[in-house]
Amino acid sequence: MAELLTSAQMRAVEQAAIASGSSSGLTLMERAGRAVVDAVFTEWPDLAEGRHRAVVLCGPGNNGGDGFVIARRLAVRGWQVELFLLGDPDKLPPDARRMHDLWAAMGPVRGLAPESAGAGARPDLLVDALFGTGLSRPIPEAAVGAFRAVRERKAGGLRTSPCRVVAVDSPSGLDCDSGEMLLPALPQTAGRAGDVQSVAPAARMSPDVPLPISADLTVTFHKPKLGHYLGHPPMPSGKLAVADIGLADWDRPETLASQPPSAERVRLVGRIQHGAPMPGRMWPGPLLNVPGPGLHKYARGHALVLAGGPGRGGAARLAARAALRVGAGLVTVACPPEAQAENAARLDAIMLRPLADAEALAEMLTDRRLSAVCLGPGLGVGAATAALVAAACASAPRAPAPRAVVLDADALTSFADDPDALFADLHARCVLTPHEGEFARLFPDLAAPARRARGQSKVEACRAAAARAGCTVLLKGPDTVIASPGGAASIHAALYDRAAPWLGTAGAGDVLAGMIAGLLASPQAFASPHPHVEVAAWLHVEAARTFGPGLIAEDLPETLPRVFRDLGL
Ligand SMILES: NC(=O)C1=CN([C@@H]2O[C@H](COP(=O)(O)OP(=O)(O)OC[C@H]3O[C@@H](n4cnc5c(N)ncnc54)[C@H](OP(=O)(O)O)[C@@H]3O)[C@@H](O)[C@H]2O)[C@@H](O)CC1
Ligand SMILES: Nc1ncnc2c1ncn2[C@@H]1O[C@H](COP(=O)(O)OP(=O)(O)O)[C@@H](O)[C@H]1O
Ligand SMILES: [K+]
Repeated sequence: MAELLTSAQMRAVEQAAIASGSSSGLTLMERAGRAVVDAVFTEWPDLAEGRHRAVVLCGPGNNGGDGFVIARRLAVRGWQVELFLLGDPDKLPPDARRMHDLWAAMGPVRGLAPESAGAGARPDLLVDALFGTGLSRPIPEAAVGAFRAVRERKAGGLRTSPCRVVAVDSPSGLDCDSGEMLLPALPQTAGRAGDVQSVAPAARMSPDVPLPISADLTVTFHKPKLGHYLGHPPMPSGKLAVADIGLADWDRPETLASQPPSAERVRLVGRIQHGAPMPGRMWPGPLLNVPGPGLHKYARGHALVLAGGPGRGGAARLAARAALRVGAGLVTVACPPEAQAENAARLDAIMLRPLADAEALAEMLTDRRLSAVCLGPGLGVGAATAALVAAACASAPRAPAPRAVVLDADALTSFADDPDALFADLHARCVLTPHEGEFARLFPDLAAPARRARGQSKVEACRAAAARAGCTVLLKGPDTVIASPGGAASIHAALYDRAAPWLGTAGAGDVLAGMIAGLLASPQAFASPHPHVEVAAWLHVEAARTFGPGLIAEDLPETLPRVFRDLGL
């Protein structure tokens, strides 16, 4: 599984390599610049042939240093290169200063200002080397203005080719830890000139909020950073390429030993395919709930899904169908007696039982074979649901292994007035699956606006929530974050080549809750739900991508068999 790094972790790896004497900062910078040029030619082969025009925007740190390397390497190939520097060359850090001097022997270094950057014919390539992992605050207005001015240049002569934008490490303004764009408020966007605004991922969802800085291609070094995967489309990074600059030997657990525990690495959920496929053994094979030869249905577990009153059972039926399709050997829907006729008419392979109240649930859960419970979808908000949650969680210790409990939707919202009461019920085999709204009801101090104000990322917020709740938390979105007590954290990004916008459809979340319950129902499931929750998030998006446009929630469980076949199972 791939890993994502924070800016501080990346710096620690770089420092370890330099301290070892195996690489100098200058060598790394040269490799970084060369990697960007190579990636540009791979992405746009037409630029690899002939001579073209580039504008390189360099910032005051080492990201700017990479820009000088790129300018030099393009000029050596006969390109016509214009370079603009933000700030004073004498204040550049030593490696960047050295690269500045090498470039200065080949071409001019001009001061960065929108007026000068806007003059001239449209280049074939704009290199954004203004800010990378060292960004610490909203970028200067002049930087945004200059970037825009270059993009708005008119084509010279008969040229009609577009201006492609490559970002070095990150599009400037992107906070590599949180995924937010730290930009000044420009007259076009809002506020008084000089005010700052952070264009947060949620705000970026709106097509009305243009991205003043974005790239067609971003080339990052060694490993992607969290910020590349946190956010909503349109992603400012465009397409993401990761370049090897020879740091792998220095990326060891002890390199990060000096970092705070919260700096534990973040996993990027996804498949890495190499060599001949061994479907049963490769991820996600061992984490699935698949039938073994000669095993009966109980060996795959029995999931119980609680449903709401008459006319409100659809969400639970979706969850139940997903639990069954994902692998639970048996699934039972339990609903209020008055909703039994409705559910009976809609369920076949899924069993049905009446359930009057929390007391009846506690009694039902004395059946130790019920290995997972899913509740919340369509259940209704209020004290009755809160009591069901308490009964579901309290029953866990009596089962042979702690019973998995998946809490979604109304099971979460029922505790909006007293989240601590919920946390008191939870145990380590519980999973909470809130969307941002539900998350805000339980963890107001960690909700999107609060964490943005503090500069805290969705990963940090989800980690803090998991620690407080004492169980695994999956915080939904195109950038789904999963965190567990102890600091384990993962991002499942339905972004870039895994985009699945069709998942934004009613009931998709109910299906996800059911998938998690169906995987955790397996008596072979690990004690920690975390790895199974990762798999559920992946299967959910994989099913959406396999089905494609036109998807509705009902299609997700029905597409799972195809996903499993494609996995080679
Ligand atoms: N790590 C590695 O292994 C490798 C890293 N490499 C490259 O180095 C990059 C990181 O370099 P970096 O640390 O110098 O930071 P960078 O992004 O250039 O910006 C920091 C500079 O900007 C300033 N500054 C910050 N915010 C500001 C603002 N809003 N407005 C104005 N100024 C602001 C800040 O100064 P401050 O005022 O905060 O002291 C500082 O001067 C990385 O992204 C990659 O491209 C590769 O060469 C090789 C391998
Ligand atoms: N644009 C998107 N790209 C990828 N996944 C998305 C997108 N929009 C929503 N999702 C996913 O769809 C699901 C929606 O869940 P939720 O908000 O609970 O909806 P519902 O309550 O209707 O089931 C979540 O898993 C979320 O991550
Ligand atoms: K950059």
